[in-house]
Formats: sequence, C-alpha cells, structure tokens
Amino acid sequence: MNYQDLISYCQQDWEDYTEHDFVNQLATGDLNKYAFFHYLKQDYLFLKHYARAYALAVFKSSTLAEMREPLPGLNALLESEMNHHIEYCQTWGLSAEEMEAEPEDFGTVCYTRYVLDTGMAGDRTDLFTALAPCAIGYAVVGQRLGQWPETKLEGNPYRSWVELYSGEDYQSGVEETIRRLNAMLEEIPLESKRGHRLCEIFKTATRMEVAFWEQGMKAAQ
Ligand SMILES: Cc1ncc(CN)c(N)n1
Repeated sequence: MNYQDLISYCQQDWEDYTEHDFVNQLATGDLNKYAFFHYLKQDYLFLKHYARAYALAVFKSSTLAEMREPLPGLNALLESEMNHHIEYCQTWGLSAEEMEAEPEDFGTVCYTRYVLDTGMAGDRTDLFTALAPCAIGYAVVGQRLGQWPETKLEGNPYRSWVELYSGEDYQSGVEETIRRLNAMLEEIPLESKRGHRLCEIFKTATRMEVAFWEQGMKAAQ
C-alpha cells in the first residue's frame, strides 16, 4: 500500500478537511478574525504536542538512520511554523508567554493525545501514519490555495499563513515525509488486518483535523 490508499480509504473526510470553508475563507481574507485567532492560539499548543510526537519517533527507532529521519521535520515545526504563529500573535498584542498560558480546547487535547497514544501503543509506522494527515493535508491545502483563482494575497490579513503552507520549504518537507511513509507502507498489503488498522488511524486523524477547523469556526459564534 501507499499514502494514496490511506487517503482513498477516507476520501470524503479528506475532502472535508482539505476543502473546508475555514481554509477557503482564509484564502479570500473573509475568515472571521476571532475564528483565526482562536485557531492560531490552539495551533501553537497543538504544534508543541505534535513536536513531542515527532520526538517519540526517535524513541521508537532502532537504527541511527531512522533516528535522524524525523529531525528536519521537527526542526521545521519548532522553528518555521512555531515562529510564524508567535510572530502573528504578537501583531495582535499577544506574547509567547500568554500563548503558553492559553487553556487547551477539547479538540486540541483530543487530537494531540490521540496521535501520542497511537505512537506509544504502536510502532513507528503507526506513529507516522497518525502524524501524516497533519503534514500532508496542509501541503494539499497550501498547493490548492496557491493556485486557486479566488485566493487573494494583497490586503489579506491571513497572507502569511497561505504563504507558509504553499511555500517551497513546507512543500518540499512534506514530499520527504511522503517518501518516507511510502517506504514504510510498501510491504504492507492494503487488504490485510495491518493495512486496515493503518487506514483507520489515518482516517481518525483526518477527522480530528476537520474538528480542528470547526473548533476555530465555533469560537467566532
Ligand atoms: C492542526 C494542524 N494540522 C496540521 C498542521 C500543519 N503542520 C498544523 N499546523 N496544525
């Protein structure tokens, strides 16, 4: 099997995630600012736990080569994505310390602890499968918005977000993630118990991504 099989298994959930109103409104600049602000603060907390899950990938490795594999992704997460969120929130007058002190919303707790639990209970392949919708989905969103005729960059308050995820650095990092995931999945038959379990992990994390957009939307109501 390969990563496309994981997406096909939950095609509708995948489209709900990657074509969600939240991202379309981000691209046109019409998203409610409280929805985005809540999302970004929660995403800061999300990324911290997501980084812990990446670190778990080192723990779950046996060879030195495997241990080194997650490092570029972890570095991009802690530097580029986190810095973007911190700098953006500073423009709203919110400091990094205040972001740290923000209470975790339910969707943030559920998603991050699901990924960590899946990784702790399973092996490296389970862990990378649970991590995959996050990385791959945002690359798909970024690529789509980068080409979408409705996307507006000039005067869009969310321009930096669109540029971060449609940018070359993020896109090439995810290409590497896909290559690694495909190498792990290669020997696993899709129609096996193991294949089915991995599809279910990917599907659950994808549904959590939809809930994460919804959590942002709800904050504006
Ligand atoms: C919830 C979520 N999912 C994915 C990404 C992209 N790394 C993110 N920043 N936040």
